Amino acid sequence: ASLSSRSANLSLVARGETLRTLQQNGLTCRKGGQVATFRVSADVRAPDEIQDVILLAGKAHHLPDLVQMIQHAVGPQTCVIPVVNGAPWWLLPQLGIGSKAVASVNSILDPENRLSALPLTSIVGCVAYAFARVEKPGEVSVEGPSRFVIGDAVGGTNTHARTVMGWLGEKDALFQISSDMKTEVWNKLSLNVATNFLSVLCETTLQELVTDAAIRPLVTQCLSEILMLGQACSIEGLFPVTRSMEIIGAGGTHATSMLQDFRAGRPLELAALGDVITALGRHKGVSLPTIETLLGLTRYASTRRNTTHTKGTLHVH
Ligand SMILES: NC(=O)C1=CN([C@@H]2O[C@H](COP(=O)(O)OP(=O)(O)OC[C@H]3O[C@@H](n4cnc5c(N)ncnc54)[C@H](OP(=O)(O)O)[C@@H]3O)[C@@H](O)[C@H]2O)C=CC1
Ligand SMILES: CC(C)(CO)C(=O)C(=O)O
Repeated sequence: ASLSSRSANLSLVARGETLRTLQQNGLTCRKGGQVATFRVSADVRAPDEIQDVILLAGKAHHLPDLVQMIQHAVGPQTCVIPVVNGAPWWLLPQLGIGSKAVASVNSILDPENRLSALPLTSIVGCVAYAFARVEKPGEVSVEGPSRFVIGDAVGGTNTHARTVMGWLGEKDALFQISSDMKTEVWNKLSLNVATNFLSVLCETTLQELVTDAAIRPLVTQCLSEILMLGQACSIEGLFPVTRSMEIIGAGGTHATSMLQDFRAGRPLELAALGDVITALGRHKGVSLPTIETLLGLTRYASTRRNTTHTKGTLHVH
């Protein structure tokens, strides 16, 4: 919605009920008590013309399918920006684990290797700090300020990221450029690993996670483990645990995106936030007992969510 007010020719890719609503009624956004509806062009796939910038805003497990909807619109100069949580596929070759391990960890995120259709030189990495939720198809609410940190996935010159800033502008400081995306991704990943599983298991808010006497030590332990793994991957400038705890607490009464998905019966981002991390831990020889336990319990809860007990019989939907 914010982008549609800029001088860009904007198209959205969507499916099902969301697509129908966008085409018929436009995109409705709620922010700070204000409601605005934007007329947008929407279809099941990207326009045939080569695009300047493509934002891939979906859950990590949506990316391989989403790429198929847009790859025909990627030209030599196109900047593709995956706006996703978790350890992204483009970061794996930068973690010092060797090419065999990269391929093996990558297969967790992208079993059919579809993301390799995007040249790494076209990728602008993005770390999202936002509290947004889909209220119903075609209707999104955003709470508080949002911030998106971007930087070229490879090359280190941020040539593409600067081009993107030229297109998206610096209005509202919505987008910021970083010259160290490895650190940016890992710092955000740490917050997600330390809170998303627990938010589902305890069905609670970010603030509660860092104030409750029983849960706080688990958050701290997850942060220490992911910090150790980041250091083992030679990532510098990572937040100390105390700083991450402050950031989590500042999240207040918000429900994490994983808790929202859990409540809505949608698949959880367990691969990008969990399986990839435990696999990296094994490759680096870093033990992650708390993260592994919480990941296992969250997977159990998400499987069990789809079951009901009636008269002693277990029904699996
Ligand atoms: N929400 C937030 O506040 C934050 C989110 N993030 C991260 O950002 C990323 C995006 O999250 P978010 O926007 O909340 O995700 P949502 O699940 O709310 O939205 C993803 C959208 O992508 C659509 N989609 C998925 N696959 C396809 C496809 N093949 N074709 C067309 N549409 C498709 C889904 O459609 P459908 O509804 O039909 O499934 C859905 O509307 C995630 O990694 C999340 O963890 C990070 C920070 C904050
Ligand atoms: C850190 C947090 C909670 C908000 O940006 C998030 O990324 C999520 O909801 O998954």
